[in-house]
Amino acid sequence: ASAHHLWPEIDRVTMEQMHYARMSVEDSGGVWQLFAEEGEMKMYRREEEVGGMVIDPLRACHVVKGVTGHEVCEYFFNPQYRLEWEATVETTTVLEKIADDILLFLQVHKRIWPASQRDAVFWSHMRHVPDDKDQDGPPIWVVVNNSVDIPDLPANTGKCVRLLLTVCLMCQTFIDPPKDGAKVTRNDLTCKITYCSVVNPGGWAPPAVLRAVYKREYPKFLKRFTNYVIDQCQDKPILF
Ligand SMILES: CCCCCc1ccc(-c2ccc(S(=O)(=O)CCO)cc2)cc1[C@H]1C[C@H]1c1ccccn1
Repeated sequence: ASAHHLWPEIDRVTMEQMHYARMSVEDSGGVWQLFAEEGEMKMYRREEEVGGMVIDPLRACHVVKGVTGHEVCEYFFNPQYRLEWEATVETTTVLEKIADDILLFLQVHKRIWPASQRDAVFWSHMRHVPDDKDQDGPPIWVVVNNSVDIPDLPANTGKCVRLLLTVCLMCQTFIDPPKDGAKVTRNDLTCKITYCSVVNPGGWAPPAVLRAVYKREYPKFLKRFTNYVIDQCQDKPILF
């Protein structure tokens, strides 16, 4: 992957997003506005506009029992599962396999009335790093999706408005050691998920419409995805 012309950007943005996601876990106060809460899932946003367009950064924290961060990131990254949990995606295409853990996607999203349909071109990178808070514990797994301009697919030529996104799904895994050295089972697993996203909708959309869509779609999206992973993993061996 290091030979690919996008590698320097992919490496830099991935580390930046991981740092941002980890910092945001701490700063639960201040600027973030809690806008949705369902059980263990808490969703925050900041109201920001660029050029009159809503690009509210979003941060979600969720705690899921019975899966590892590796499993959550695998089901998020791997295109073969995408349409099973992504309800707002019409088509997803891998344009290039940059490496085993780096894919270039073209994604066409379902039209959300009254706005025009969106598409997105982004690289997706899955990576794990040691958890510096628990060196000999499970590593932190992360998937970063980041929009990229590719000449072969110029924006806004077809029916879709090209949206820009930067997304980071970061997962920390906690294992409650079972009594007297018994085998670790899924009941001993807890996965702490931090999902950060900034979506620039591309063309103009009424701020009130966008914020209503975000408020409705993001909680649904994260709940559906995490329930899908729990369901897929429950009768499979644990992937640490
Ligand atoms: C007028 C609406 C314009 C923007 C609509 C839109 C498009 C894509 C996305 C989006 C794009 C990527 C990701 S992901 O996490 O990288 C996974 C890969 O699919 C996630 C969400 C978001 C939204 C915003 C609605 C909001 C919304 C939120 C969760 C689901 C659907 N829609």
